[in-house]
Amino acid sequence: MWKALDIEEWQERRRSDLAGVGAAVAAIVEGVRKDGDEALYRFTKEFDRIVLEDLAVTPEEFEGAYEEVEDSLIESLAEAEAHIRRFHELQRNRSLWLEEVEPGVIVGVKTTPLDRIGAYVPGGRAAYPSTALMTTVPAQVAGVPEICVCTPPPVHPLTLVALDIAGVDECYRVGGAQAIAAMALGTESIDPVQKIVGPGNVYVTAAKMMLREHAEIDFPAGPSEIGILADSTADPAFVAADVLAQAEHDPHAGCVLITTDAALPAKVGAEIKRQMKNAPRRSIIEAALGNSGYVVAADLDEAIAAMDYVAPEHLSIQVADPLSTLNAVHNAGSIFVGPYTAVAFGDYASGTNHVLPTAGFARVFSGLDVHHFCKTSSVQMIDREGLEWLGGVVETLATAEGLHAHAESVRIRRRKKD
Ligand SMILES: NC(=O)c1ccc[n+]([C@@H]2O[C@H](COP(=O)([O-])OP(=O)(O)OC[C@H]3O[C@@H](n4cnc5c(N)ncnc54)[C@H](O)[C@@H]3O)[C@@H](O)[C@H]2O)c1
Ligand SMILES: N[C@H](CO)Cc1c[nH]c[nH+]1
Ligand SMILES: [Zn+2]
Repeated sequence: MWKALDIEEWQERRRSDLAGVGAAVAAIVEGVRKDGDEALYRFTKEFDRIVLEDLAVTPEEFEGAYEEVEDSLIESLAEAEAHIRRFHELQRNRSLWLEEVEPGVIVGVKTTPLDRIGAYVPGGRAAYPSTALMTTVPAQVAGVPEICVCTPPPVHPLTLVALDIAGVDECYRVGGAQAIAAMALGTESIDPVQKIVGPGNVYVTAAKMMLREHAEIDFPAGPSEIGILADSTADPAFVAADVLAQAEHDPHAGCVLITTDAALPAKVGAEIKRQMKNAPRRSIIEAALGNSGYVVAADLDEAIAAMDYVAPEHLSIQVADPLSTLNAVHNAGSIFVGPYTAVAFGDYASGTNHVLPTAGFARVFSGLDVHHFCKTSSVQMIDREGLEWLGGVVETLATAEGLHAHAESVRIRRRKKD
């Protein structure tokens, strides 16, 4: 189960998991395009085995959810929400900045939130109130006025409490590829959104990628992953615990240990065995361990290069000098530095976002943040003085490109007497 890996083969398999569900997802998308709400009821019956009476969660249900949740849970959620909000407020751009770079030439950037976004909150094999916070709080910090949430039924009361704490009240009980299709294409009950964010299983992730021409997406955020860079100073029990934490999400989850210590993998393997004995989600973990294993590298540079190739969703650094290694790595969704920084801190409460690119996409995408919910417009403002300073350059370049009207649009202004 816990075995040496060929890293290239492993990476290839993670991509093909997504491609493997393409045909099934295309059929679901087509169903929603054709039949709207009726298809959402039909697919929910087929895949979630639930006969829905309606799609939208009512205000009474939001209110009633508090009755079903312990006070200590509500307090923990509220604390996590505050930490997530604080971290994301640090990312917020000024809504407008303008700078005079030369006399009469002002340039700047105006940042505008999107009008309506869709947040997918997973809920198949576990409830994810934490993801309700991770997807909606940054959207709110960005200033998005309409936030639409879809999550599979039965919707856990804690998810509703999380949404309520975040200040979101539009929620539909629909999951999987059908939820993504509904938000991208719109149905009788669900208005289409401009952009869909949030993680999910292979069906959800494949649907997001397929529907990009209708709604922009954050990035592929599929089944969870962890990459661990470790040397002989790493505690095998900590490494094993972090592996199991991500493995318990999904049979498609994947965990990779890359180490300079040839003796470490066996110790971690023994710890995994010991710690998973009484794991409540043992069958999911066993399946995920089938997609997991280790690589022994000749030295730390080789280990870091291999991890950069993997570009894991979560990177845990458990080596003697973790800050130097932090400096050296390039590709990871979120980085957990040092032995005490369990990945679970980022999953729930340090405030960083746990919606992160998987399957090697951390090479090109960043994890979810406030900027995903905004667009920017560059701004320039040129007065008479700036016109004289810069006008000649524009006329020269436009003429060289043979674009006479461009040159003339400046010349006409320069000729005008005030
Ligand atoms: N990358 C990230 O940022 C991140 C963050 C949190 C969670 N996750 C991942 O999110 C995922 C959550 O997965 P989940 O399954 O628990 O919930 P989910 O909500 O993603 O998926 C459940 C839905 O899948 C659909 N489905 C199930 N079987 C199907 C089938 N055979 N055909 C078509 N549709 C089917 C159902 O409609 C169901 O509603 C996990 O993989 C977890 O690791 C990733
Ligand atoms: N590890 C997940 C991201 O892959 C996020 C999460 C939510 N709850 C627990 N963990
Ligand atoms: Zn997790």
